[in-house]
Amino acid sequence: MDKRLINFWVIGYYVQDLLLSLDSIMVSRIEMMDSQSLESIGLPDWIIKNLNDQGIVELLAVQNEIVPFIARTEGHDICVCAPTGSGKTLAYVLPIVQKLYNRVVRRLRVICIVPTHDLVTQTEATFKSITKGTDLVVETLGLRSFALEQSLIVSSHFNDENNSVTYQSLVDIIVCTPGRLVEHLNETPGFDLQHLTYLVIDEADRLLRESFQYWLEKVMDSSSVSKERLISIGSRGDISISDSKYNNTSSGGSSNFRSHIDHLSFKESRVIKLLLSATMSYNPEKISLLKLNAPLYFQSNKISELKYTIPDTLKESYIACHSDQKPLALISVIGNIFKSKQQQQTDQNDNIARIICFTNSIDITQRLNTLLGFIGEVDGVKLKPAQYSSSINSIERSNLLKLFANGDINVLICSDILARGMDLPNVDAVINYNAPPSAVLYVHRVGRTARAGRKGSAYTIVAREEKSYFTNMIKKAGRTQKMDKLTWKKEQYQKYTKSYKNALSQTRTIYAKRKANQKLFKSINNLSQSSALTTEDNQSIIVQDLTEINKKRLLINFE
Ligand SMILES: Nc1ncnc2c1ncn2[C@@H]1O[C@H](COP(=O)(O)OP(=O)(O)OP(=O)(O)O)[C@@H](O)[C@H]1O
Repeated sequence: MDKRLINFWVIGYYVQDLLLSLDSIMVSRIEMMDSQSLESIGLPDWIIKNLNDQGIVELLAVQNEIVPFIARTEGHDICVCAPTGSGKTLAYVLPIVQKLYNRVVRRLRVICIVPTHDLVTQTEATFKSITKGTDLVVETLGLRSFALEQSLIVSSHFNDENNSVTYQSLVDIIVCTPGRLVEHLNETPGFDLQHLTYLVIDEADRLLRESFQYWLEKVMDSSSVSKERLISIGSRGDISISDSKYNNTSSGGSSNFRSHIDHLSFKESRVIKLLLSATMSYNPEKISLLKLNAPLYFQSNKISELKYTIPDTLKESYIACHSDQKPLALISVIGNIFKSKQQQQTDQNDNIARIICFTNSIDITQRLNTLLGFIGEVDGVKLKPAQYSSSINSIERSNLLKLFANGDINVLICSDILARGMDLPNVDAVINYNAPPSAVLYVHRVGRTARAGRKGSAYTIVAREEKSYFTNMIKKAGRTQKMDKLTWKKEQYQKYTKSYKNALSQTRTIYAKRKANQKLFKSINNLSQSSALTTEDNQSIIVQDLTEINKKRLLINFE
C-alpha cells in the first residue's frame, strides 16, 4: 500500500475517534424551562388534535428540547437522560410520527425496542394515540403467535413471469422486545431493516446491559444501509461533514492543504439511534460501542447536583424496623397514605388512594397479597390488594392495570416487572416493602409516582440489618439530603396489631394447606409413575390408594 494511502487511513481512524470522543461529550442540558405551547414548536394541527384528545395542551421540558431537535435535524444520534415520568415517550413519538406522516411508500422505518412485553403494549398505545387519523401502521412483536405476526408485518407476491417473490412491508413502525425482533430477522422471509430510519432504545441502560452484543449487532447488521459521509479537515483542523461527494465549498482550510489530504470517508449506517432512560450510564466508552454518529447527550439540568434524575415533586422517606415488624409497618404506611388522600380536597370523585408496593420476589408478592387480603380494611378504608408479577399472564396483567386505574384495586403488590417505564395513572405512593437491590432500581421503582409534574410519595421499609446498605445506596444515588427518616413509634402501630395477627394466622393456615396439597400431589405423581411398572393385581391396590388420597384431598378446600 503506497505511503500516501497509509497516511490517509491513519488520519481516518484518528478523525473518527476524535469525532466520537468529541461528540460523545457534546452535552446539552434539558433546561426545565416553562412548558411551551404545542403550536410554538411547530407541531402540525392533526398532531395537536391527537394530543388535545388525550388532555395534553402543552409540552413538558424534555419534550420542548427533544421534539424540535429531532424534527429539524438529521444525522445526530441522541441520548436522553431525564427523570422518570418526564414524558420521554412522547419526546420521540411526536417527531418520528411527524416525519413519517409524508411518507409515500409504506416501509418499516421505525423500530422501538423496550425491555418488557407490558411496555410494548404501553408504547404501542402511545404511538397509536398520535398516528390516529393517518395511514401509518404501528405493530407490536412478542404479544401474539409468531406465525400471526409474520402475516401482519410482511406480504409476499409471487411474480410468475420471472418466477420470483417480492415482499412488501405492511407496517411503518414496530414496537418490540429484542428477542422477538431477532427471531423475525432470522426467520421471516422479506422482513428486513434496510429502510430503517429510526432505532429507538427505551430504558437503554437496562437493554444495553442485557445480552448487549447479541441483539444490537444483529439489528445494526440488518440495517446497515451504508452511505458514504465525507469528512474534510481544514488547515486549522476544523472539521466539516457532508453527505455529497467531496466539494470544494466545505468549510475549513485553504485549498493547498486540501491538495495533501483530500478527504476522509467512512461508511456508516444512517439509522438514527435514540437512547433514553432515567438512569442512563453517561459512559462514552460504553455508549460509543453503539457506534453512535455525532451523538448528542441531552440530560436533565438537575443531574449535575444528583447522580440520578428523580422528579422534584417526589417526597421520599424510609422506616427502619425489625424484619418481623415489616408487615405491621406496611399496614401503618398504607393507613397514612389513605388518611392523607382523604384529607386532600382535590378531586372528590376520585379520593381513592392508589398504592404500588414493590417486593424483591414473586413469593413475597404472593404472601403479602394473601396477608393484605385478610386484613380487610385500614383506618376505615377497604383494602383491595392484588398481585402483579410474571407469574400472571400478560392478559390478566393488563386487566389488573385497568382495575387499578379505575380504583377497583387500591394496592398493587408487584415484583420489578412493573419497575421500569410502566405508566400507571394517578399513583399516589410507591412503597418498597423490600429495599431495592440497586440505586438504579430504586429510581425506577419510585418513578412510578410523581409523574408528569404530579405530586407523589415514596416509602422504603428497611429491616435493621439492611439499613446501612440502604443508606449507602441512597448516598451513592445522591438522594440522602432528599430522604426523610420516619421513626418507628410502637403506639402508632398498636391499633393494627389485632387485625394483623388475625390475618397472619389465616395466611399461615392457607400456606400450611398448600404445603400439604403439594405433598399429596407429589405422592400421587410418584404413585402414578410407579403404577406403570407393576403387574395387574397390584394396580387394583394402587387405584384403591389413589381413591383414598383423592378423598383426603377433597377434605382440604383450595383457596
Ligand atoms: N406534555 C404532557 N403533558 C401532560 N402529560 C404528559 C405530557 N407528556 C407525557 N405526559 C404523561 O406523563 C406520563 C409519563 O410519560 P412517560 O411514560 O413518557 O414518562 P417517561 O419519562 O418515559 O417515564 P419512565 O422513565 O418511567 O419511562 C404519562 O402518563 C404521559 O401520558
